[in-house]
Amino acid sequence: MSSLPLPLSGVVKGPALLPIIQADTPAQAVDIAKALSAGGIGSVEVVLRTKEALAGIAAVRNALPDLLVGAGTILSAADAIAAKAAGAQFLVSPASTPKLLEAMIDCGLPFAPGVATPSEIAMAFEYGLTEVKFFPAHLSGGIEMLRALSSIFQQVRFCPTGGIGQHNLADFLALPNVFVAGGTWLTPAALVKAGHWQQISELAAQATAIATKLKAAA
Ligand SMILES: O=C(O)C(=O)C[C@H](O)[C@H](O)COP(=O)(O)O
Repeated sequence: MSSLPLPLSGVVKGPALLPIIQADTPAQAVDIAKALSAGGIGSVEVVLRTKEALAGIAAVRNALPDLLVGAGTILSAADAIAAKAAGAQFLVSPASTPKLLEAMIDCGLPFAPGVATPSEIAMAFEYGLTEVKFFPAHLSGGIEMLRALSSIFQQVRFCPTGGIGQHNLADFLALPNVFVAGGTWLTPAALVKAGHWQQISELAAQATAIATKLKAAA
C-alpha cells in the first residue's frame, strides 16, 4: 500500500462546505457548479449516481478550473480509479471497508471514507486516517454523537453529511471536530430540474455566510 495522500482538509477551497452535485448531463453539472460558485462555494462533490457523473466531473473541471472538484459515492476500487481518471481532485465514500480504504489510499487523492460507528473510525485510524465522513449524520446521532466521539477520538476530524441543512449547519460547523459539512441541501433536485440557478446561488451564499463566520475560509 502507498503512503497516505494529503488530508482533505488541506485542499478544501473556500468556505467549509461540500455541496453535492447530482446531474443527469455534463452540461447540467456545469450549470449547478456555476450557480454554487457564484454563491461563494469553492469545493464541490459530484456523486457517482448518474450515468454521466464521470463526464460531469471532467466538464466541471474544464469549465471552472478554480473550483475544487471531488467525486462522491465511491463504493469500489473501480469507482476510485475511474473518478481519478475523470479528473476528480478528491474522493468521498459513504462507507469504509479495508478494500475500499486501501483502494482510496492507493489512488493518492485526498479522501474521506464514510463512518457511522466507533469501530469504523477505529478501522480508519488503523490505516492512519484521521479525517472521515460521518454519514448519515442525522440518523447516526448527529451533533450529540460527534460530541461523544470527540472525547475518545481526539485526533479525528469529521465531514458530517446526511440531514444537514441551513437550519443546523451552524451547529455542526461550530463543533471543533468538524472540518467541513456536506450534502444536497444547496442543490435540491426540484431547483436543478427547473434550472433555478439563481436560487441555488442564493442558498449557497447563505450557507457561505454561515460557514465563513464559523470556520476560517482557506
Ligand atoms: O454518496 C456520498 O458519497 C455522499 O456524500 C452521500 C451524501 O453525503 C448524502 O447523500 C447527503 O445526504 P443529504 O444531504 O441528506 O441529501
